[in-house]
Amino acid sequence: MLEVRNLQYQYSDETEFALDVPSWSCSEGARVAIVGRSGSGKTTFLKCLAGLLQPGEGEILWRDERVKGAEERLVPGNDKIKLVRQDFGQDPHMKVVENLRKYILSHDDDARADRIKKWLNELEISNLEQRKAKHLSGGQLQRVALAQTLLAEPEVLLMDEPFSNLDPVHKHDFIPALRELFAKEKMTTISVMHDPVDALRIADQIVVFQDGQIIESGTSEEIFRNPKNLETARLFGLISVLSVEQNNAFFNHPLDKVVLDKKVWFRPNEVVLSNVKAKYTVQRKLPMPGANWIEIEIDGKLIVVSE
Ligand SMILES: Nc1ncnc2c1ncn2[C@@H]1O[C@H](COP(=O)(O)OP(=O)(O)OP(=O)(O)O)[C@@H](O)[C@H]1O
Repeated sequence: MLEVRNLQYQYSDETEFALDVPSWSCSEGARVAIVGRSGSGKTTFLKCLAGLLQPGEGEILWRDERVKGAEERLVPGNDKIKLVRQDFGQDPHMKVVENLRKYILSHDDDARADRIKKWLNELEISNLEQRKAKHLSGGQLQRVALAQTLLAEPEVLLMDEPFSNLDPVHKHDFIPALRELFAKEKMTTISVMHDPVDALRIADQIVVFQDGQIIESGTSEEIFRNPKNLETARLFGLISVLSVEQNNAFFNHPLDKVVLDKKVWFRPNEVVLSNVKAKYTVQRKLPMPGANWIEIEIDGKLIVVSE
């Protein structure tokens, strides 16, 4: 189990932000996605987990062993919990295979070659083996950086926006392939995701950050269908938010399914235009796959429903 107890971190030159996680854990082999607005503390949390920052308070335990902070080791970091490098860490003038070789110096040549082949193959980038890093695209570099981290065979893999440089077509196939790979390797993975659909596809468990704190965590199903607060609902796509009075005044059949923060909220596919009884004006039609969404204004309030 990966466990966080009373974790607090503050950057010395940033007084507005503080990471504060009283308690959080995930089981071994879990696939976790961390979501939250920009600046909510997702990356800071990952860096604490990886031992790359020194928490001001609290502790992180992996398999009951305390993860040392950055100031407690000669080289910051942890052998068992690894964060994929955001800068990719590749020497641009070296070939991919040469770059990767640097990270497993302790093994003999054959074993090194085998392991590099295995991970290039698993990540479907064997074709890049002899290419120089400077000739790779952002998406290719991102996968090489992932291969580099996996070569170290971490028990917990941390990824910060692992698909940010991949185009939607590659992402479509790559996410399920990765999920399968992590399951096969029985690896615990924690990924920061901006795209909610990516988060739902890769993870079984979702953690939501706001202002340095975890405001909600649960299974993907729970978080998507029954979020406890509006911040979470907003992160998972377009929603409309109404007061109880507006809900009663706008619709023939007022919504009774979810009331959060004393508000009624819904996704466009959950309300059809024929349910609107109040006088409205159409602002914009939004053709979406499988449905036509329509943005309407009622009494100065913009909402999006299905046509
Ligand atoms: N090295 C740093 N020094 C000072 N402040 C920092 C540093 N890194 C991040 N911060 C600040 O800490 C807060 C949290 O940043 P963090 O990168 O953890 O957020 P995030 O949720 O990962 O954001 P994003 O989604 O934009 O990557 C922000 O206000 C950010 O400006």
